[in-house]
Amino acid sequence: MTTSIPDTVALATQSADRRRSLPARLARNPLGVVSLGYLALLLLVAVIGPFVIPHDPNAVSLADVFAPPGGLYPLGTDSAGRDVLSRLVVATSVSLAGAAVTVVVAALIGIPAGLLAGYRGGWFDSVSAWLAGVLLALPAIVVLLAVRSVTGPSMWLIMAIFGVLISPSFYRVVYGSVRAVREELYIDAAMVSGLSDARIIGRHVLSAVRAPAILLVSAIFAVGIAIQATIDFLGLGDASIPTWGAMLADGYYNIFRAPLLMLWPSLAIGLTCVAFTLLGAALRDETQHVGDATAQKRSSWTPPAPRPAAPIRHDSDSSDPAPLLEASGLSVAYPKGAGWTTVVDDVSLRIAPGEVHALVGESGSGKTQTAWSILDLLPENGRVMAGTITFEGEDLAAAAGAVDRLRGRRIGYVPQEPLSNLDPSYTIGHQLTEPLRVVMGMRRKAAKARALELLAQVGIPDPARTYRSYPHEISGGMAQRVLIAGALSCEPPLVIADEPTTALDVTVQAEILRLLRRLRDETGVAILMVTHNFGVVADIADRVSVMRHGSIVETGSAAAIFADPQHDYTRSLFGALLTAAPSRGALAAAAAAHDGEGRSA
Ligand SMILES: Nc1ncnc2c1ncn2[C@@H]1O[C@H](COP(=O)(O)OP(=O)(O)OP(=O)(O)O)[C@@H](O)[C@H]1O
Repeated sequence: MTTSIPDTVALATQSADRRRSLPARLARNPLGVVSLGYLALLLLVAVIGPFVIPHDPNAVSLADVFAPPGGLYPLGTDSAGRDVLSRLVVATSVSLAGAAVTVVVAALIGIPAGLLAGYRGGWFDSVSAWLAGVLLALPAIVVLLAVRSVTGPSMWLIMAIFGVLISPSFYRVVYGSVRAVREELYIDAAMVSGLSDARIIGRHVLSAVRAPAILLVSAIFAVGIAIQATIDFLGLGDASIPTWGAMLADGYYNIFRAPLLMLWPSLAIGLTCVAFTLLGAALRDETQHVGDATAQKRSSWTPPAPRPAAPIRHDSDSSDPAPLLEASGLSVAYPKGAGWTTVVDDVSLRIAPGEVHALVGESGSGKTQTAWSILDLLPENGRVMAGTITFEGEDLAAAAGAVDRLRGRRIGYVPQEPLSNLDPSYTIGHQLTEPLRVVMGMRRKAAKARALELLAQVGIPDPARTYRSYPHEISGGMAQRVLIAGALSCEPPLVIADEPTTALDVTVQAEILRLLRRLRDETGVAILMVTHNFGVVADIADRVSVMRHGSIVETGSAAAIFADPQHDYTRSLFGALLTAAPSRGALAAAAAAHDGEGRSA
């Protein structure tokens, strides 16, 4: 369902923006103009300067020691009578070239390694991640001092080794970008279509890596200049080459006799580092600019046309007592091109206290998006475009942060994949007690007692042992029980369970459904159950809403919908249930058999 309003003016402006090259966009950015202007001037000085300088930068003249600025020496002379201007110009070339060596070495190592590790994974990923960690852990300046003592004062070698030490920065940035883009379906599609790895990397992956890599180049240039200046300032550089760091040291030692000697190299180092940093900021702004412009120029959302027919209702719920949760006319959309794709369209739901309401539909019908919009957990680019959500009479849209306040306190959430929703580094006990202590303000001992009580309540046979266990030590079914315990820990009136049995085998599914039913009966919690399985609906739901293509097509009590499904789609889901899914009887039988085994074990 795509909502896309042609707005030729907006689209024309947007594509013009996109067509403009990065340098052209930088030329329109004030930070970009200032920093690029300065750096262009510096480059000019570095390239042409050494050929037009008035003096030999290393020519010592004892007669002219500490000569003031003016005459033959526009910026004066240093402690050995050498011309400061000539040295400053040559030092500019040396400093830029030294930093360039660092950037090139770091990029040559870090970018291919990040590309390969991110794209292929496997042993290369493990080894390179380990190496990157080791390099980052080494204190760069100490290593460089050690290298200097072994190899002598070779500025180029030291800057190259610094490039190796800083290459993990490129590696990590590129690796992260590649991993993100590697998950995209279009990469899978390119692979399936038979494109070679080199072609996929060249065509799809490099474009994602370009912007962060360019940003890093300017940052590493600045760091390279600072490191080089530090080494020369400490007197560890090559004394035969004029550098900003060596000039700074000379000025520092003679600060009382000729204070101006410090000024020129300080200005050069400071301004150059600032210019590279500002250029990085401008590049960041401009590489994001296209996205921002797209967002600004995107046409406003309008409901998709034609809108689906109103859902078939089996009973009127307007006469029900005050609902616990009421969503009305909810629509969710994602940006797509210049418009929006609507994934939830005009959905209305009412959930009474203590009711199990199943939201059922095939994959991609919008169930999870509906649940996430209620929980305010939509991904960053997803937006609730229309509708209201009221919980316990409070309009959640009206009060900023209302859902944040309710989530985990008044609304519990049971996610789809139990094991991947538990942190492998912490025990189950820690993960259960932390929210009790932080959110509910319980003391450590009380939180532990409550966690053990919850584990017993969700049917875990040895709560104390599970409490001490790490997630890898428990089964998927146990993990799901733990997550249900977590969702119930604050005694919420509503739990939203997103396919809580999908990742589990049939026997465990039946146990979890029985557990949810029992908990509902014992605690009176209402459950919004997101599922694609009508077997689950038959097993647990009081009311059902059938979703298709983002809309609810049929809604009513489970009994009425099972007795008399009206919509063709509902009937087809029943058909699938009868041919594919295990029946409630089968689930119950499997559970009973499992219980029997458990008892006899
Ligand atoms: N981040 C996103 N950007 C754009 N579209 C999205 C995004 N996330 C989900 N969608 C789209 O929203 C639609 C509904 O997805 P949703 O996850 O709600 O389906 P579902 O009914 O819960 O199915 P499943 O059980 O497979 O998760 C799908 O067409 C999906 O492609």
